[in-house]
Amino acid sequence: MSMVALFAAEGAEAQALRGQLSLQEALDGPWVIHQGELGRYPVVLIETGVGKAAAAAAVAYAKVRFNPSQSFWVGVAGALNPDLKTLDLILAQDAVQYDVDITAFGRAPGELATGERFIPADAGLTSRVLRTALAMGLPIYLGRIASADRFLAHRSEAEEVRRVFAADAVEMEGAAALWTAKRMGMPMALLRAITDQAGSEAPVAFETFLESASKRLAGLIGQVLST
Ligand SMILES: C[C@H]1O[C@@H](n2cnc3c(N)ncnc32)[C@H](O)[C@@H]1O
Repeated sequence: MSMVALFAAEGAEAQALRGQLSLQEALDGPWVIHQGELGRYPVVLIETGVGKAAAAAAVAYAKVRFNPSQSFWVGVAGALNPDLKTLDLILAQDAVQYDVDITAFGRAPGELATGERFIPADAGLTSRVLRTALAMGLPIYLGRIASADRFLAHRSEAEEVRRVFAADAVEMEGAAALWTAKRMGMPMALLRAITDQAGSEAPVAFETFLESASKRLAGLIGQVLST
């Protein structure tokens, strides 16, 4: 059976996913990597570290080293859409690097030099995650994720990101991960659980809900790979 890659930025997110792996073994490499089995698949789990550069580098490394035929980026996020509540799941239809700014040359905010702006997730994997979550009765939304090298903890800025990009949630890796995966021909879905509302409460809420959000994400991914 073909290899599946799972990516998570933080220790808590990766730890919850590790709880799903059987026959696991730590591998050497420039990231914390565990190999094991999950459901019907051989799996590699890469703890990438936080931020867009770490995300992009880890995705490229994993593609070259393991050549996975499918991949899932899993983690937590702040809500921009007021309909999203704590621990709700947000599945990316697409994602944008909202801190990319070459508007001085007449480009749209978030538009890359390549002309790409809203980077699509893999449609097949995305609908598989959506179907499984709905069958499990989990609260899940399909939408747009905005990523930047910044922990967003100001409500006015959060509203601005929502206004400019029509994004539903904010985090620090997804758009860079999807862009790299797409460029390298590796199908990827991007799944997040809400820990905070990207306002002044965000640092405390993030700490409070990181573990429960990570467990919900890991449970869903376990089910996706088992059905
Ligand atoms: C802080 C870690 O959690 C995610 N994350 C969770 N909440 C937010 C927020 N409000 N702003 C930015 N990133 C967030 C990021 O992706 C990063 O990995």
